[in-house]
Amino acid sequence: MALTVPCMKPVKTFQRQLQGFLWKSFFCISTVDIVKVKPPKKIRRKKQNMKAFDESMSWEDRLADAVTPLWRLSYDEQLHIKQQNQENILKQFSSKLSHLILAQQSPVVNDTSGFSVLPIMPSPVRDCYRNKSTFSVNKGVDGNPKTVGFYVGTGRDRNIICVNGDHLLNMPEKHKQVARCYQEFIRLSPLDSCLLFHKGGHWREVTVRTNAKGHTMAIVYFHPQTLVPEEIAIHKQALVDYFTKGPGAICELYSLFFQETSMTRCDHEESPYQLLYGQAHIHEELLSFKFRISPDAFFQVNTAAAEVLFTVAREMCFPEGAADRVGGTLLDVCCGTGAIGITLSPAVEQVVGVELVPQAVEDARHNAALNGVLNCQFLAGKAEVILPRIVPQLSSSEEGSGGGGVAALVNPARAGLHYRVVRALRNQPDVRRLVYVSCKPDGEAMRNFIELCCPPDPQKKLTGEAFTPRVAVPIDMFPHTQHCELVLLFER
Ligand SMILES: C[S@@+](CC[C@H](N)C(=O)[O-])C[C@H]1O[C@@H](n2cnc3c(N)ncnc32)[C@H](O)[C@@H]1O
Repeated sequence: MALTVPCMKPVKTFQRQLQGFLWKSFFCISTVDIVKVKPPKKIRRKKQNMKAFDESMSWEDRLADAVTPLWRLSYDEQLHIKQQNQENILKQFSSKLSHLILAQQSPVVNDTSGFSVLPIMPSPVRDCYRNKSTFSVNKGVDGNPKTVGFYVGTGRDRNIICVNGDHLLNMPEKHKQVARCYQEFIRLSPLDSCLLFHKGGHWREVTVRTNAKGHTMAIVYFHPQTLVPEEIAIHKQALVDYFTKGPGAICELYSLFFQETSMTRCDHEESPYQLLYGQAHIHEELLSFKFRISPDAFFQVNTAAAEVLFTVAREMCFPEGAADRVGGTLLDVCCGTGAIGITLSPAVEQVVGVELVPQAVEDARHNAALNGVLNCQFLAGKAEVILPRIVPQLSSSEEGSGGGGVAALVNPARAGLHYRVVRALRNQPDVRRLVYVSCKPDGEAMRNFIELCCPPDPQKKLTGEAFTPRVAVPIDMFPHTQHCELVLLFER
């Protein structure tokens, strides 16, 4: 199969293209071996020239190499590298699985010899695509401990330098502007920045979220140390004044949140996101659906590429014809604000979403109502607790399922799915199709792929029929970085 990189196409054209690909791969070339492609000489040379840490380089270039390591390459070259990386990862998966099947001398013959890896889908937007950025606070190149930016070096090597990200290609100007203003504000503040929690200081990271309309949400993280609420209130007011009446007013913030926390990261329940100014949410539009986003909720970081991702996911969940209603149940595992489940809801009888972060679940429920979608329910909690309880009760014949079977779409964080989630899905015979969306398929997700496809193992209570990988589509969600999303279809 030719692995040419397609050029950027509008979503509709892409849909037709993908449908063609998927039909071909299901019915004509479903056992094509993964093709190993050698990058052109030019790319190999450039890769060798990219040094990890070079004293002669400017701090800006060092940061760009750390955060956006492919920035020196053309976009076609970037796509080529990512395609190759994904193919190598899938080759490892294929080979691990084949070894396991051979080692266990499994009588079950599972066709894992190869499956189609389709050409990577480019991001419709290449630069300034991030809708969310988190800027750290630490010592800058000049030693100023109130520098807002991104890290060069590591804590382990004790050589962290914070460099501002004004030149980074993936960052929109609005994010950079808020970071610059926040730096000015903390430099004016009598409070210290917090570099190491146990050494004191208060001002920590700032997260900036924007939507297509240009609405901007800033979330400032603050270590309270030993300050009492009345003291903290003075600094919160100074922050509001700076961003509403002071020099920071140029950012035109739509909302300003503040979280007091002595933990690296904590959710709204552990320490509330305090709305200091403006609106409590921003809204984003995706495939003609509207989504409310809370400060604590996950949303795909590149909205235009998320449309591509969700379109591919839809085609994979319902290859019979995504435009038609196919009935049945769609499980949206790790659903965030419900974005995938809601966009796919017209095709099914019901969507059941499961999500850990309570604010995201509230958003998901609100978003279903906002879009007049009545067939989605969203459950709050750990998927590993909820799914073993609900999945055995779902079946094609269940009342309300519409007889269309059960499809699962899983999109976990980097930690992958808990073993109990995989076991619940695998041991429910009515789950015939599973679409796995991963931003790190070479990590924990690989363990999940193996657990889904290995021969039945009564010791591990994996008794259900094994899944077979059918087709994989890489989608470039993060231009200029090494990362991309991988959508993998498993069937049985
Ligand atoms: C990569 S995001 C995907 C979100 C969503 N599918 C989307 O496209 O917007 C992963 C989500 O998994 C959630 N999550 C992490 N661990 C979880 C767990 N144990 N159970 C359920 N959800 C979890 C995170 O809060 C996050 O919202």
